[in-house]
Amino acid sequence: MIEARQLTKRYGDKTVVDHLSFTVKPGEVTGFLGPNGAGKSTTMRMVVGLDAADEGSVTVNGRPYARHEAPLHEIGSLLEAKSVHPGRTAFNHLMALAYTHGIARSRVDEVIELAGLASVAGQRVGAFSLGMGQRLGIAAALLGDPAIVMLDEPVNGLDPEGVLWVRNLLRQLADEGRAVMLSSHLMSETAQIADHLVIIGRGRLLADTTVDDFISDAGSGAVKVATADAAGLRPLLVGPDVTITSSSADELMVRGRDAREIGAIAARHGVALYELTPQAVSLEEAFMDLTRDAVEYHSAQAGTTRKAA
Ligand SMILES: Nc1ncnc2c1ncn2[C@@H]1O[C@H](COP(=O)(O)OP(=O)(O)OP(=O)(O)O)[C@@H](O)[C@H]1O
Repeated sequence: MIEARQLTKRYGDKTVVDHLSFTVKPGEVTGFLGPNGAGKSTTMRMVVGLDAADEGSVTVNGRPYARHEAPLHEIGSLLEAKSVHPGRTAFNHLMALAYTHGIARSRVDEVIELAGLASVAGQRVGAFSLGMGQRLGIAAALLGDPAIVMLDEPVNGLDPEGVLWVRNLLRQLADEGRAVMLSSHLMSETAQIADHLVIIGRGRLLADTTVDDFISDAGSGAVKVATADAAGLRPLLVGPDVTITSSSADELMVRGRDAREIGAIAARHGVALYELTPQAVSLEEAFMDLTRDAVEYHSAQAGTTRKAA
């Protein structure tokens, strides 16, 4: 378990992590989301003691990281995939880490196999592609068979097969009862992997929710209805807090009634429906809505890609 309480980091007069509290629980994949510069990497660096907090605290299995005698067995992390000695082979890099914790060579072989690196284990890491570097970083994170796995942008640079591999691996690790935390700035990708979401912007907590709740809240609440008798159906659907718009003679967009209600009303009055479709807002749009005010680095088009709900 990772527990952050009022965690705060300042660089000069800029507060990059601002009284952030969240918990990463065993048996779950927690997606840690935020736009560029939101403070995700800084938070993760504080979890493993690479940056010191200015206020608040973060514990790993109940203690600050530095208080663990064999931290690789508590938490495995992938922070900077390229922070590896380029002259070392993948095997030697993992062996060097293994020596620090008395981990057996057989475990090194195991994680090399698990990460799909067997054919390149003897190659120098300096020649690795970004995707191979990510795989090596994940192998290193798993070396100590830790109860917590924390990965910063693990699918960055991976091909589709690699993305699927990470997705399945993280699911498996969580199903084994481990606490898994991964950061990303891609909502839709994270929603496919995670159970829980911690969303931040400008270092502050914006949402702490389940993926299921985030998805259902992202629904626009409108239902598209296609029928041959739009003019006849329209007055039947009217009610308090119901708004109905129409873009063509046989189509209605209804807000304030769900699809089931609309279907039942139409059936009661013998109106045939061709289509009854709840309208979803894309997850990426819902994420952009949530983080819009907290985005530090706007692109020229930011804010213009949102479809009318
Ligand atoms: N060592 C440092 N000195 C000064 N400012 C820093 C330092 N490290 C990070 N920052 C600033 O802190 C803020 C948060 O950075 P951080 O890398 O944690 O964000 P992030 O959410 O991981 O972003 P990204 O998705 O782009 O990786 C940024 O504004 C960054 O410029």
